[in-house]
Parts: sequence; C-alpha cells; structure tokens
Amino acid sequence: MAALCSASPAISTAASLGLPARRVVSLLRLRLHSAAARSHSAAAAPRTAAAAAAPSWRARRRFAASAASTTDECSGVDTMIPPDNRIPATIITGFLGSGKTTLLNHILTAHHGKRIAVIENEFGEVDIDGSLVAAQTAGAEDIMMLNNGCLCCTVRGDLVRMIGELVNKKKGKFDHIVIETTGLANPAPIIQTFYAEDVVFNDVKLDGVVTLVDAKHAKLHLDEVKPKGIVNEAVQQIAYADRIIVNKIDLVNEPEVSSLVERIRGINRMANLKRAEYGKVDLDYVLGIGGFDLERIESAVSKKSHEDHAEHKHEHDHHHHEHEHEHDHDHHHHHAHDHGHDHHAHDHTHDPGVSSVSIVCEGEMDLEKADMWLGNLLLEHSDDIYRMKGLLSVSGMPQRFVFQGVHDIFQGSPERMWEPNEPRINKIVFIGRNLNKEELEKGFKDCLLK
Ligand SMILES: Nc1nc2c(ncn2[C@@H]2O[C@H](COP(=O)(O)OP(=O)(O)OP(=O)(O)O)[C@@H](O)[C@H]2O)c(=O)[nH]1
Repeated sequence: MAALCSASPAISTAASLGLPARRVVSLLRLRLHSAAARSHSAAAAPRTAAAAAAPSWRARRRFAASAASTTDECSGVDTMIPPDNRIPATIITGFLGSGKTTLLNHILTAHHGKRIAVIENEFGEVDIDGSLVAAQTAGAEDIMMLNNGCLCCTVRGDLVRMIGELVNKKKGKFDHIVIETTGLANPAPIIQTFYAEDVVFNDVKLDGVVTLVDAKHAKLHLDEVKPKGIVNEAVQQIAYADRIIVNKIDLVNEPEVSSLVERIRGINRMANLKRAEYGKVDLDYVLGIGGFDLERIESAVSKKSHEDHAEHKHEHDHHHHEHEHEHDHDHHHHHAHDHGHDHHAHDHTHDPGVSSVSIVCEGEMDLEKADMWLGNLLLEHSDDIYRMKGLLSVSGMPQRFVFQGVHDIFQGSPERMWEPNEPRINKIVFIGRNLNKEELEKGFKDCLLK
C-alpha cells in the first residue's frame, strides 16, 4: 500500500548500495514538510534561514517515516521552495574517449570567475587524466584523484571522504565541484551519494549530470548487447543526463549526427542537448544548471528541445529536423524513417529498453490518489525509474506542485502560485527501463478529479 497522510510504510529492503531502507513516497507528506520548512525559515534570520532549510530538505529527501505533525496536513500550504546555498557539484560522464577531460579543460580554462575544485576518477593505476588536466590548467583550485576503482562502486566511500575533506578544509575557497567519472561508470550511485550521505548532502548539492556522447562511436556502444540483467553504461549515462553534449561532430556527417540525436532523444527527452567540437559549449550550459532543483522542473518537463533546435539552426540552417521527432508524441520506438540510412539496427533487437515517457493532461489532481499511485509505482518500479520530474495542479492548492526523483529518492514542494488565467496543466516525465506508456498514462490520468 502506498503511504497516505499518517502511514509510515518503510519497505524493509535495504538498498544494495548502502542507502537507507526504502520508503514509499508520499506527496502528502512532502506537502507537510514544506509547511515545516516555511515555519523554520520564517522565524530565522537570512543566514540561519538557509541552514534551517537543510532539515526540511533532508526530511523531504527521506520521507521521514514518522508521521510527526499529522494534524493539519491536509490543509493548504502557501510555502515556497526554501533557499539552498549549498555548494553545487556537477558530474561529467560519458563513454570512454567521448571528451570528458577535454570538456573539463575547457571549463577550467574559460573565464567564468568560478573557483572550481575537481575530482577525477581515473580507472587504473596511473593518474593520466589528472596530469592531462593539471598540465593544462591553472583554473582548478584543487584536483583530487580517485584512483584504482570505478567511482560507481568501490571508491564511493572515497568520494564521500574527498568531498568531506574539501568542504572541511577549503570551504569558501571554491565555488563549484566538478567530478569527472570514468567512461564506464553508471552515474546512478554517484547521484545517490549526494542524497544518501549526510557528509555530502549537508554542504553540497548536485547541480547536474553532463553527459558527453562521442558522435563517431556512440552508436557502437549504444548498440552493444549486454548479458541479461546488465545495463549498457552508454545508455545509462544518457538516461541520467541533464545536459547532453554530442561531441566530435567534426568526425561525422550531418545525417549521422541527426540520427544519433534522435536515438538519444528516444532514451532521454528531458535533457537539453547540444552538438559540439572539443567540448566547446557555453559554460552556463554545464555549470549552474539546476538539474535537480525543484524551481527548474518546468523547463525539463516542458522540453521540446528549443535550445538544440536554436543551436543547430544557427550552425546548419538547412538541417534541423530532429526536433520534429522530439515533441509530445511519446513513442518507444525511434526509427530514423526520415533519414534514409541504417538506423534501424538497434530497434527493439538491441534496444536496452531505456526510454522516456512524458504525460501532459489538463485538470486538477486529487492529491490522495496521486499519492497512492506514485507510492505504488515506486514501490514496484523504483529500480526501473531512473529519473522522474513532474508539475502538478493539485486540487485545493493555490501553488503548482513540483517534484523530482531518482529511483526511490524523491523531493517535492509547492512552488509558485498559479497565475489567474494560467491553464491548470499537469506534466510528468519518466526516464527509465521497461516503461509502459499506456499504464503510466492511465495511472496518472486516473488521479484527476472526476
Ligand atoms: N576530432 C575530435 N577529437 C576530439 C574532440 N573532443 C575530444 N577529442 C579527442 O578525443 C580524445 C579523447 O578525449 P578525452 O577528453 O580524453 O576523452 P575522455 O572522455 O576524457 O576519455 P576517457 O577518460 O578515456 O574516458 C582526445 O584525443 C581528444 O583530443 C572533438 O570534438 N573532435
């Protein structure tokens, strides 16, 4: 059963990655915590207000099992998302050789005025990437190496320690942390580190996941068939991304890039996407992106890839048809029917089953029903739901309700007020494995007030 106002249904399975025991999500409880956050910050001076916001973040993060203040939980809430002054951290991921270090060097050598601490994860004995970065740049405040292991498993503890060390010893001396993963990393455990580990969570917030895709070789890796139960890292890196950079476009022709973009969109339609050579993108495309910020949910759930279109149009005015495949007709297939080249090969034979589903519907949500539905959904499918973002029009709530999640880690809060004439539209986007569009759509729409 899903959690309702007063239930505390912790599921007993402790997650394999050392995360806290899973709990069923409850929108109703999230609403409560928002109210608590408001009373905290209202009473506090500006500086303490930021600090006071932390417990509420944590509460929302973990769906505190105790039904602490249950008396007026169904009353209206007129809170806003609390300020978050933690240090932002960006994860740069992408398959081997896709251009992660090149992008990092671009970030470190560009003029943005940010002081950046770098954590490098080189898979192997020698700090090759570290020396490449270090040799080329004077821009990094600190370069720390995570050696001899993949960031996604053995050295996660090291990552936590390193971030802790950075914060303890150098707080105030840097403005942003950039973590470069190995090309074989699954980003999920790294993302979860930011929510599951207090040492990290209290001082550092995940700003976003930037995924580099090698325009020349990506298809090969995306098509690779893995043994049953093993997920293709190249697909996962795309699935978790907030920003995608299709890099090395100098090595391929336009139809090849378009086909790849379409393929990527089949996996993740929530992320922004840009094409680049040598990782050269505007820095505000990769830093300060707020991929996990509730305030910025709307752009993700409303995405129709304008930016890619604009960027692309700028560079290749005659060839910008990929957007035609990206808007709201969510299909699980991604044929390259318009491009006339061999893009069908992956279709359903090699398809790792990772895709996006977005649902938009007008009307007012019954919060209890939505709560029940989402709770059950995550109870059964949180392993398969990689990322989720949503914006709801809740009956009786004057604000828009926004939420986002990564597997069973979930945050939500009322956001700004609905404008008087603004259409009450509900939007939800899932990225994950084996998503059943029809079932999701039916479940979501059944939560509307009849
Ligand atoms: N032609 C071309 N080469 C590129 C581009 N971007 C990066 N490279 C080259 O590709 C190679 C790999 O780039 P890196 O930045 O080291 O890639 P990486 O993802 O950090 O590699 P790993 O750490 O091995 O996973 C280097 O020789 C880069 O100079 C590009 O846009 N075009």
